[in-house]
Amino acid sequence: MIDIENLVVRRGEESVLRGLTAHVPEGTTVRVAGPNGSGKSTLLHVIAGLLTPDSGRVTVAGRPPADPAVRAVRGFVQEPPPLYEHLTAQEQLGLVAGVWGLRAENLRERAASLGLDDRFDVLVGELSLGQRKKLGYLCATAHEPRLVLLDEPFNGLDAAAERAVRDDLVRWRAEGRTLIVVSHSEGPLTDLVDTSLTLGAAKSAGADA
Ligand SMILES: Nc1ncnc2c1ncn2[C@@H]1O[C@H](COP(=O)(O)OP(=O)(O)OP(=O)(O)O)[C@@H](O)[C@H]1O
Repeated sequence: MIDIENLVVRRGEESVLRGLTAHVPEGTTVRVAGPNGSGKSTLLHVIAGLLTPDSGRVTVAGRPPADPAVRAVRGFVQEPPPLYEHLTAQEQLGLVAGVWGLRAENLRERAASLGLDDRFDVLVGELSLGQRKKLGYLCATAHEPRLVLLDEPFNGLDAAAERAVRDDLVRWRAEGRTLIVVSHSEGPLTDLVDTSLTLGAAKSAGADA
């Protein structure tokens, strides 16, 4: 599903990823770990096609990550979630449903399991951090993609929402979807992870690779 060869990414003065090579077969759940600043989010941004590497080769389902055909098979749960502040939660979900040709009502059940269904008429800009997180998660995964990238999906969630997200991951994994999860904490991922990818600390320019 994902092939990474000699991936190099520099950000500012820092060399963040230095020749990373990895192969993620379809249906695998990978936990990405490593210290703060080691490039976990950077790696997800590259796989999501939002950041162009300095060198190396990355393909998703055999295509470059930014290829429009890859968009439909991939969902990216970002931290912080990109949302329209001036829309209500329902309008934001409606936009996403429109993009993927989904019925917004079908997302209500998942919203309820996250405890978000009573916040539908509230402006995104007036949601709490945890509520925004839930809405961002729903938007990013509404189309139930074959590849789900998740950046710290459990941070800031209450216990019920954490269970709901974990239940999704269990189901998606059983369905053979590929999950790449950045998580400092192993706890919520117990029994879910097939393999771990641990990144090292970033180095300033000029340091050894
Ligand atoms: N937009 C940016 N511009 C410049 N440098 C950046 C940018 N985003 C991240 N970086 C730098 O890249 C390095 C890796 O950041 P990244 O967010 O990928 O790390 P991380 O492993 O996800 O960290 P954390 O565990 O704190 O979330 C950091 O040193 C950071 O300062």
